[in-house]
Amino acid sequence: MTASTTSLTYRLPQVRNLVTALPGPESARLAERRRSAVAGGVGSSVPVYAADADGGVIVDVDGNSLIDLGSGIAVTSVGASDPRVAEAVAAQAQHFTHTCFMVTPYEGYVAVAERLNALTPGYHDKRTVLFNSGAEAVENAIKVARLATGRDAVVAFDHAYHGRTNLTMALTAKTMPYKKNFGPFAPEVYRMPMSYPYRDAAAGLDADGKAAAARAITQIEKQIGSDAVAAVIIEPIQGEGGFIVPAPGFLPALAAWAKENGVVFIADEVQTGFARTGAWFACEDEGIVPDIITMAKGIAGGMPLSAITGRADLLDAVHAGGLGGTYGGNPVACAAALAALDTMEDLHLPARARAIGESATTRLRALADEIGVIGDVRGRGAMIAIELVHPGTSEPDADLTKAVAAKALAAGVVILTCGTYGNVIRLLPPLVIGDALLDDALTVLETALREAAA
Ligand SMILES: Cc1ncc(COP(=O)(O)O)c(CNCCCC(=O)O)c1O
Repeated sequence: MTASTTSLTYRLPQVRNLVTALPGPESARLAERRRSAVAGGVGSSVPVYAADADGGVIVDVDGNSLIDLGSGIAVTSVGASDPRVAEAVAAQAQHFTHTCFMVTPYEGYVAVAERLNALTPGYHDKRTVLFNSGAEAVENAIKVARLATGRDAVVAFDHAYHGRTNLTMALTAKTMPYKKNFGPFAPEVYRMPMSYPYRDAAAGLDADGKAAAARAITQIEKQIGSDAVAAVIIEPIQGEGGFIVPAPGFLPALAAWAKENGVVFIADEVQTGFARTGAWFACEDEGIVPDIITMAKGIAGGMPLSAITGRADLLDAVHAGGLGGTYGGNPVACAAALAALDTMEDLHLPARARAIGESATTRLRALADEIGVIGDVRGRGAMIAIELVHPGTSEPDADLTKAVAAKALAAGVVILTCGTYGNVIRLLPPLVIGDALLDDALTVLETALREAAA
């Protein structure tokens, strides 16, 4: 454990404590109201309604205190009510909540851009643009790449996830639930084979990173032509697709090829960014310096903010007014981001993420030796995955995965799943979670895995 969490204080008791069955009566009443108010297409993986949250816990409307291993999908790394963030939000809102940076600009936006230019990989001249969602950041990164190169084609990868807008759906691999019946999708998007070491090995493919990159590059050159490619976009660790960590060498080989061929290398760090993987950005692990990096989720302590930061020559190639949007870089979200970044720095959260990861993977790998349903334990920092399979095979077991998450929830631990095959348990705890609470949550997870596998 890093010293930082021993000095952490919390507003809510950091305990797992169930006082009703889940969902409790108040959540049930809210679910009833929701049915006649909210479109059925919006899903929720947990049937309880939040009333409060702090550190590593979510308290629901019936008073149940649950351990949060999801961070609202990798967002609340500093917790869902970090006092510094809450104070910054309140202070900003008392002055102005919005003027539109494209109309009357304000310092907060510039200050966030300066922080991101300094924090992101590479010491080159950079520029930043702020938006609201990860998909919006991805859309604009592609816009910049196409304008700056004069090329149309964009390369994405198997198992990729980049968002739910039309272009980002085209970039996203999995059809259900993200794409089915929402087409037609944007043209000039091409999908290439990913480095997925666990499944590559199971399929008898060379799981070596350089070999996997060579497979993808050959396919790009034969099917598209390198001179037609505006950008390659990739998540350094794929998130929704299953927390897929490409084999060492894969990303550097792709980045080198992109550089040699005038292709913009876009690292989509919406889920991996801001200390989540044990470094400020996942690209750092293999020394990748992306031409453009997309960011969101952990950036602002839960407030909606996203960003693209990239080479100044690329971003400044865009004509005045070519980038923007009404709410992009909202001042309250910018104030939250500056506070959240201060908290991440002061609490040394990249180091904390590494400590969380070491603790979790050690325990889960030991369990994998004990029960035959764990095909792979992988990830980096506090972005950990358990891929569940039928014993003695690499056949995905999505039903078992659902059962484990349900058992964990029934015991008071919120766990998310993911994966192209729906067979990945993913751990994304708040980076401010204390060791005792994390230990309790892992014990619940281990019990759920043993019971479900029995
Ligand atoms: C790498 C990567 N790029 C882009 C995005 C999109 O970010 P938005 O803020 O959800 O638009 C994500 C969002 N991932 C969670 C999506 C959850 C869901 O919608 O079911 C991501 O992980």
